[in-house]
Amino acid sequence: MSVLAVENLRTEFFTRAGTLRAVNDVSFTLERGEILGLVGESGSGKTVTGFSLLGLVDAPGRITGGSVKLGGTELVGMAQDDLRARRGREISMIFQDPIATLNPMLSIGQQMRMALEAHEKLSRRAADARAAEALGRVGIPSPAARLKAYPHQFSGGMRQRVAIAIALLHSPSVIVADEPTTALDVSIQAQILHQVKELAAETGTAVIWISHDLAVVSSLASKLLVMYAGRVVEQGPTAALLRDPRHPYTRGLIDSLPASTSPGELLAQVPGTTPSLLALPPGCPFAPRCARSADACTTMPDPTEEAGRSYRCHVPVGAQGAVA
Ligand SMILES: Nc1ncnc2c1ncn2[C@@H]1O[C@H](COP(=O)(O)OP(=O)(O)OP(=O)(O)O)[C@@H](O)[C@H]1O
Repeated sequence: MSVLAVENLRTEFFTRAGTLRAVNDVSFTLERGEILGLVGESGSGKTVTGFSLLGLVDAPGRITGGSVKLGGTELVGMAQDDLRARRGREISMIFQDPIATLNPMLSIGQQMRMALEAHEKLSRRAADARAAEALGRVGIPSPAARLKAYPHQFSGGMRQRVAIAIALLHSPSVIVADEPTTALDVSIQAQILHQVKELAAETGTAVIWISHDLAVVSSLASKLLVMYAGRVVEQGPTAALLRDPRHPYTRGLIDSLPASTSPGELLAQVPGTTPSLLALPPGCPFAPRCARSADACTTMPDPTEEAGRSYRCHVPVGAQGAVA
């Protein structure tokens, strides 16, 4: 059984300007220890998808349809108390800015003890041992001594490692990481990615890694989910999507990677901008930016399944039988 099975998930915000469908008919599964990359431009619905999985969407937003099964248990519609009991223990989230989740007034040890005590009864000594072990696992030197330190005494990269250690404390089955390394410099980012990959393999924790940066997620994730305007437009094994994308938007993201560009050449960009989710064109939301757009694109394409991958496009790139 998949650790997480998401089916036709829909999350909407009911704003004064109208109803905004931030997550629209999103379906995917996640296996034990798997790292899934969720990629797409700003505003495509990645963060709201992450929040929806943890039941963290607040008014004026709410989940209006679909299913999120964690280890076979339905989370959509679950009472807040029950959800709270699962958050942190079975599914947890890491944010871009660890300062937002770490309390500046408490030492790291105190915060880790509190996180442990929220779900388990254990002595202070046992809690400290668990906390130090968790810090050690994410590559923090002298972890037992560092328990006494406060968040400001850590560098940005170390703070993010602490946040990852806290998220891993209960060995949850799923961690949702929302751009956790975006603010860090490239070498620190690479170290953290490497460590997360090792931890996922060791502990069996599955990870959903959210990023706007295809280069980052594709170095980490074995499976990719490409989002555009609230929808998953393409998903499948990372290698297959990079080598042979079907959706023109995925193709555009690949073409704008630095590795696809010669030195001195300007980075290509997907032309145009993300549409407002309040005023989506009828049919395929990418059509106004798409060089392959055709008459058929005025209707929303259903997902086409193909050997372990799927995409929503009437005029896919390079698919058998399609216009090349
Ligand atoms: N509290 C809210 N009220 C109204 N609309 C919201 C709210 N939160 C998010 N949205 C809208 O939902 C859509 C998806 O936003 P989301 O943050 O998930 O995008 P994203 O892909 O994560 O982008 P980014 O990389 O910029 O975080 C956006 O149009 C956003 O304006």
